[in-house]
Amino acid sequence: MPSLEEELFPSTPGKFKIDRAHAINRQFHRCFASTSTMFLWALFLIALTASYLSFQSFVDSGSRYFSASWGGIQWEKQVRTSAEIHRSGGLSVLVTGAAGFVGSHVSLALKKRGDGVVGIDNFNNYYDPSLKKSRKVLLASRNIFIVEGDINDQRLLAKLFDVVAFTHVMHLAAQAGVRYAMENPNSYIHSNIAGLVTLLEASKSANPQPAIVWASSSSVYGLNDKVPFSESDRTDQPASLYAATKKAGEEITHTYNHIYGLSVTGLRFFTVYGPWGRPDMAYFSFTRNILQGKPITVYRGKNHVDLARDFTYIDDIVKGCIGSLDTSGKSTGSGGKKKGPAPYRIFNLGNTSPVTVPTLVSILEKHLKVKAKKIILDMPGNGDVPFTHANISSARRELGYKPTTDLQTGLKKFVRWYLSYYGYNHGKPVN
Ligand SMILES: O=C(O)[C@H]1O[C@H](OP(=O)(O)OP(=O)(O)OC[C@H]2O[C@@H](n3ccc(=O)[nH]c3=O)[C@H](O)[C@@H]2O)[C@H](O)[C@@H](O)[C@@H]1O
Repeated sequence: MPSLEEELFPSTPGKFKIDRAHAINRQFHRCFASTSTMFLWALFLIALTASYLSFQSFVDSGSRYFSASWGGIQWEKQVRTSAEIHRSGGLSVLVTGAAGFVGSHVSLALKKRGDGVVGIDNFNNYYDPSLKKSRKVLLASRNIFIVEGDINDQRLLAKLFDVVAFTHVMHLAAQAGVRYAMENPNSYIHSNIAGLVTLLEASKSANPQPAIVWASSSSVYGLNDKVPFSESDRTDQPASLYAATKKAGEEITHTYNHIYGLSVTGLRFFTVYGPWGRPDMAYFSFTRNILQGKPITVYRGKNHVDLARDFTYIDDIVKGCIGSLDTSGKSTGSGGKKKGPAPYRIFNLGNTSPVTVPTLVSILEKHLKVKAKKIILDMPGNGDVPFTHANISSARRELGYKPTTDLQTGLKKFVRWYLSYYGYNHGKPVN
């Protein structure tokens, strides 16, 4: 006697006996003989499909809920441990964009001096997320926990403020890059506007309210031609959507300062570079292309004038960020209500010595010992500005900010890191 399994799945194709098949056929005919029986069957099948589909959607939403990358006792313990302060008078800082370039450096520096640090980062793929993961590993080795999540996630932010009474928020999560704004404008709105507002909402409702230090940009000076750029100069002529969202951020943070008593410090960074930097920036992509023997495009301005930037080394920027946290002053509100005026500050963090892009290239050539294949092009109308130059007297006076690394020295350190991280053949197929 054949087993049930053998009957349903005969081991040899074609073994299914023809007479048995006829018998089954007759049974089916009997079943569907009348139209009413067929109608009932159809109804039954529709009901079955509908209940299957609703069960699937229940399972889907359930699994989305249960597979959220945050929450739970273990997660809360990691957050609390990471936020622990190990020096007297230390800070407890929520660093957004902690797996980013500036965020990872600031987090390490804070942790090193004994402050508590919790990171949050959405690990998006604007540039190679594996670099962000490597930064995360580096931070984890110093006991800094980065929560994987988006600053637009209201519930996550509320939870973080519930678990830790952060004294400060160092807000560095943003959609960066000047020219990419033409390709993906909405990502700038998502991170630099909507994300910022969600973060400020969570901060103003937190009890105690943290002080906010956040990254604006030198790009807010837009098409200004008075140099050096001072904080009191006009900032109403942005040249890119990126710059416009940073300028909007300055206005938005002002309203939260005014209405809710949040202490706010906005930092206008000037083209920050260095080890563990951003692959989308010129110094980084030039290095990659030069090493791979690929051409680089060097833009030049009107009347063939070279473009120039006030390139600022990462360690100097970190000092400016920490100086801002230390001097921020307290937020005055609680439970979403203002109790009195709170500080609202804006500082340039630049190097005060602009360098042209062709000079940047020749410094890289020297450090890499490889000649670049340059393609010189007129600057396209894609959001770029011809030059930047920071006046840093306010930051010097109030934060003790004093940049000490020139471009030669800073790029040498960057190249050393680049070669140790990627090797000489980065991106080149190995034979
Ligand atoms: O500090 C700032 O305000 C801004 O600095 C950089 O923006 P940018 O100065 O444009 O930096 P890069 O993209 O590295 O460009 C530097 C210079 O190289 C030039 N460049 C860039 C790319 C390229 O292929 N060729 C080229 O000549 C640009 O025109 C620019 O003059 C950052 O990307 C922004 O996120 C930041 O806010």
